[in-house]
Amino acid sequence: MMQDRVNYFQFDRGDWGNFSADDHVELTQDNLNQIKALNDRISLNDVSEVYLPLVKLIKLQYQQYLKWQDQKAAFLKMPARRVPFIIGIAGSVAVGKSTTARLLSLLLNRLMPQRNVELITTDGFLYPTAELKRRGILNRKGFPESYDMEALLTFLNDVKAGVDVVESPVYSHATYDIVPDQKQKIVQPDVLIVEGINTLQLPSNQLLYISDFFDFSVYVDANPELIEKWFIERFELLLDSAFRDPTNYYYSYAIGDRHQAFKRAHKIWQDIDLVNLNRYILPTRNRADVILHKTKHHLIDKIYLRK
Ligand SMILES: Nc1ncnc2c1ncn2[C@@H]1O[C@H](COP(=O)(O)OP(=O)(O)OP(=O)(O)O)[C@@H](O)[C@H]1O
Ligand SMILES: CC(C)(CO)[C@@H](O)C(=O)NCCC(=O)O
Repeated sequence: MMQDRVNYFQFDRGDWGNFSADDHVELTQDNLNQIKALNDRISLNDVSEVYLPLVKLIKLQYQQYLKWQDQKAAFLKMPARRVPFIIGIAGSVAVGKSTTARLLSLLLNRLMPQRNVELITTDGFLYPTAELKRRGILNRKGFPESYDMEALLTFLNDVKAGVDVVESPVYSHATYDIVPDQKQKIVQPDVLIVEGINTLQLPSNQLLYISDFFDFSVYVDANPELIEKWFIERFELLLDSAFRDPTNYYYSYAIGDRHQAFKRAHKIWQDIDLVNLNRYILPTRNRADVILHKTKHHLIDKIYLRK
């Protein structure tokens, strides 16, 4: 069997951090405040030693991509047009994909202020709870069959085709469901970041691979025992914000027996999200261009770059 991560350069964070030393992108206090507002536990060392070199690498690939799009258009004697560059972020439930995605979006905006960087999550393409129930797969939420992959493919295809306004459905962790009648509008992005557990997955019965739409991909990786801890910590945050809101999915947990609530959260992790990780998410790790490996406290200790 082919060894895992055989086709990657591996770097410790110290070595990786050197790659941005030559032309340093300074972050202003304002940028740092924005980053802290995004997630107050984020390590600013990670930002400068891991994420800044990463966004510089992505910028290089993006410039290459723009050149290639122009050359292609010239070759085909077609007018040049904006073809959005799409970045996929994959990894387990609760590993920190959305935090990574928002951080990349913020830093790419900082590095390329004239470019429009947009961000969506594939959570929006989950079937609504009622539909999951109808299909009898409520306990398989997050598994490949729980997403409307055709809608996601159409969405990505429309973005690449340059459709003026493309709409994505919206998912809420608070209601644990798709938000009815709400859409996120994506208007002519230069760069679109798509974050979700299924971004590197193979289709079950479609003709297209969603990963074919990605021009760059990142997998956020960590030991499942750590991810479980982060899952439980996030559960606690969700509980604490649910107290005063009976419409919140976590309300009954929040006002009920706390010990029972945590027992249930552990069970959800073991029976659903961990199974999903092992069966459907982890096998896609080796398709990513970059793997960010995290240790305790979300600190990134190793970076893998596809050769
Ligand atoms: N770099 C980080 N530093 C500190 N805490 C983090 C970091 N990234 C994520 N977290 C915390 O870990 C938990 C999970 O993060 P997040 O919600 O970003 O995960 P996710 O992978 O997007 O999950 P899901 O797929 O379920 O939406 C959250 O409580 C978040 O605050
Ligand atoms: C919405 C997903 C699928 C992915 O973000 C996940 O957070 C989820 O809800 N999983 C189902 C099991 C659970 O409640 O964690």
